[in-house]
Amino acid sequence: MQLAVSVHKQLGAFNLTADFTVTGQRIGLFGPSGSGKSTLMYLLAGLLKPDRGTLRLDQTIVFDSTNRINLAPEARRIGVVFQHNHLFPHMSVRSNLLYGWKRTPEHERHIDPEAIIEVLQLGKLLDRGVNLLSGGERQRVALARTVLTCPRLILMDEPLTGLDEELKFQVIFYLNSVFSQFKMPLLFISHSLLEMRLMTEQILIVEQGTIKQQMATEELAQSIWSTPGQNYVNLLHLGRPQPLGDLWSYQWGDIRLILTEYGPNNENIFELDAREIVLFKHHPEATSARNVLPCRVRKLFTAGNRVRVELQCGVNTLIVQIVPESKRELELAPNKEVVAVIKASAFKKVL
Ligand SMILES: Nc1ncnc2c1ncn2[C@@H]1O[C@H](COP(=O)(O)OP(=O)(O)OP(=O)(O)O)[C@@H](O)[C@H]1O
Repeated sequence: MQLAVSVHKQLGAFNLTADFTVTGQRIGLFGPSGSGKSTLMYLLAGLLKPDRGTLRLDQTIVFDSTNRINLAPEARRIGVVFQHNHLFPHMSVRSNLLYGWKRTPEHERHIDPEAIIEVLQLGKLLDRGVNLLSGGERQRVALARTVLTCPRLILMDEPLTGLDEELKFQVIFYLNSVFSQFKMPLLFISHSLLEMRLMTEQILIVEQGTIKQQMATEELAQSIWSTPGQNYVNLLHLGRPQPLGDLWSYQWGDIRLILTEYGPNNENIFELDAREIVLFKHHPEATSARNVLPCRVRKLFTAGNRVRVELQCGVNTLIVQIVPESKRELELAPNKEVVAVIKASAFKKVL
């Protein structure tokens, strides 16, 4: 998907001037409250009209003030999922799902309702009234309803806010299944860096009504580390585990990791706080920690009283955070071999 935006919009004292072109499947809009993220989304969806400029989605010009083009929201084929979705309260889940699908021109209907019902596990809910659904179920229905309109782009404005932590990750799991299975481009707004890392590949940073920067999501996660109070968290994608006594053994690239936690999926995502990894000069003779990984230092960064060490462990990258005294004692430098030691309980399952 390619989105080319060059628009201006004034709302009271607030001015939005967005000028960017982005190409990719999973894009995030990240920025402080009031910076203009939702405004930009409304302009794209056709729910708000720019004062001037152009908006292009792939080959389609959806807005061009000079040439008086302003496609109606339904003609843009851009789906929107909000934080609070307005499902039709008097209709069942099934009728809500099929509402948009029936109104989508037949030649555009490339998604089978049965397939999305299966991916989002909505089968058991189909005959239920939408008022009898939990928050997470409502979000899944709202997402399925939008996906069934077969849009060329889905906009999601903080769709997970208001859900408790467990539900939030459950919905992210479903979202990931939907977006990888149906290959639908996504523009995702959130205040949470973790949500961004789980949902997007690239990020547009919005500040005071302008797009300040465009970067890979992982690059943002790594750069934010130098901000006091922010710590880097490694996200490890691990496959289905094998039992190992009371523990679980996972393949991580060309390395095996031993964890206390079980991940039931074919792909599980675990968090590993960069501060929880201990570095040794040599392989320790004996240790209670279950993971002892030979690694090589790739890069070192110092910020105040913290040192971030980027390690190459087999084919994987691991970020470790230590204090400057440890860096000196270990005589850390690029290319130096080092041993990373991690307890089996240090990994926390996210998805
Ligand atoms: N109709 C309006 N009239 C005047 N000002 C408005 C209007 N709508 C939005 N604004 C202002 O525009 C600015 C940007 O709002 P917007 O909702 O786009 O920000 P946001 O980045 O999405 O914020 P949040 O993360 O809190 O949702 C805010 O200062 C807001 O108060």
